Amino acid sequence: MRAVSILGATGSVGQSTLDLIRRDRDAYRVVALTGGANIAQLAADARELGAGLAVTADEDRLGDLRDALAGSGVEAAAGRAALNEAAARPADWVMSAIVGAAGLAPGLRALETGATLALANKESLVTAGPLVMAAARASGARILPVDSEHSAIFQALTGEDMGTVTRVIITASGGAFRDWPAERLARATVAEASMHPNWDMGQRITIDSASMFNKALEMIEAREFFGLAPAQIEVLIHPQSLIHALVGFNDGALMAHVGPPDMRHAIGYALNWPERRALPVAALDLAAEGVLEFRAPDEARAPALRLARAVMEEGGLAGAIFNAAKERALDHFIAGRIGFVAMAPLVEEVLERMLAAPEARAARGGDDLTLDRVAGMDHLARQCADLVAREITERG
Ligand SMILES: NC(=O)C1=CN([C@@H]2O[C@H](COP(=O)(O)OP(=O)(O)OC[C@H]3O[C@@H](n4cnc5c(N)ncnc54)[C@H](OP(=O)(O)O)[C@@H]3O)[C@@H](O)[C@H]2O)C=CC1
Ligand SMILES: CC(=O)[C@@H](O)[C@H](O)COP(=O)(O)O
Ligand SMILES: [Mn+2]
Repeated sequence: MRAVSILGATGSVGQSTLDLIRRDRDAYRVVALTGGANIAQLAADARELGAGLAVTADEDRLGDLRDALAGSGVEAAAGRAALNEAAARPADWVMSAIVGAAGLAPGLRALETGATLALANKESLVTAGPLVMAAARASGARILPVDSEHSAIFQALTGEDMGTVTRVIITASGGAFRDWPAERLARATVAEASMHPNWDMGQRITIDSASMFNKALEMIEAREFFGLAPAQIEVLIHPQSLIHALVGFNDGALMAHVGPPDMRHAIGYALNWPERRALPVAALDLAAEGVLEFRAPDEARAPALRLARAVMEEGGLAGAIFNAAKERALDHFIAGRIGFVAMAPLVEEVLERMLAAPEARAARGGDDLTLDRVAGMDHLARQCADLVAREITERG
């Protein structure tokens, strides 16, 4: 029986992970489940699966969680330290599916124990890639990518020599506004940005898909996970989201990973690795699909891609600044304080201001990244982003 923990269990990836675990219930012992505001879901899943521990990130909700778990035998806890403690409980396999930079510290704790980390939380590699990879090396833990494109690259690379890889192509659906004229984007609403054409995901990543910030994060994630040079990473618009990534080799071959837009494939691959087992995903009917389309991204409409390249060239703490500014820009958009097209200029302005700071420049190489330095820079970048958002609002 494998001992598993799911960080971010109440979210989209977390629920898909639990769906797979339920289908093979006797094969798993659930060590810990974590969530945030959704106490009813967290408690129901923890009861049903007999979890040892359930943790909410929100300390104010501990009473509700305790009430919901009364008599179940499931331990209840709350807050950041409790999340880290849950992640550090001995387990064979830990799903990292908290959204945002909040997922970094718990993921590192899990890696320190030597557990296999199934990594959906792309922000961990964007904010602190060298630190995360070093933590895995130090304990001998394995990281398995769960982001669909990175799972696709990982699968295409199986048995291949990295020295023969010339390029990696990450596909992008183009998001909710793929077919909108550029001039309409300034009036895009939160509700419109929250509709993904192909994937059913949490609201934040869905809006990031519309702004192409999701793809920007994924470029950095690919660089950190696979050790690629920035120039080897390409983005290709593919509206059907059936090819998730392609890997190019020195003999001209391109290996494409094709599959339905269902995260249970990538999650299940990481759960069963190194084996392949049957998964409850639909078989693709390519004849019925008929046509797979591809086109180059319009970089004028997607400044996030240019910013990602600048962040990769900069290295060090630039990823932490970029991610923090993006997270706050998204908060401000969702709250209606800034428009959709103001997010990228806000992030660019924060990068410019913060990269001029000596603390950011000092960590350029990435070798001396620590969790404290990343957290400190994240905090400053969020403050800077709030200031820039106020300036944007005042300008009107
Ligand atoms: N959804 C998808 O298909 C994919 C997602 N990813 C990545 O996986 C991660 C999760 O995405 P997704 O499942 O869509 O996100 P969701 O918003 O659906 O779920 C996020 C999870 O994190 C919890 N959470 C939110 N804020 C905090 C916090 N500050 N501290 C601790 N826990 C918190 C939520 O709790 P609660 O809901 O109870 O408040 C929930 O359990 C992201 O990094 C995303 O980029 C990558 C590829 C595909
Ligand atoms: C499922 C997954 O991995 C998402 O990151 C997805 O790729 C988002 O779609 P976009 O291609 O629209 O960003
Ligand atoms: Mn993805």
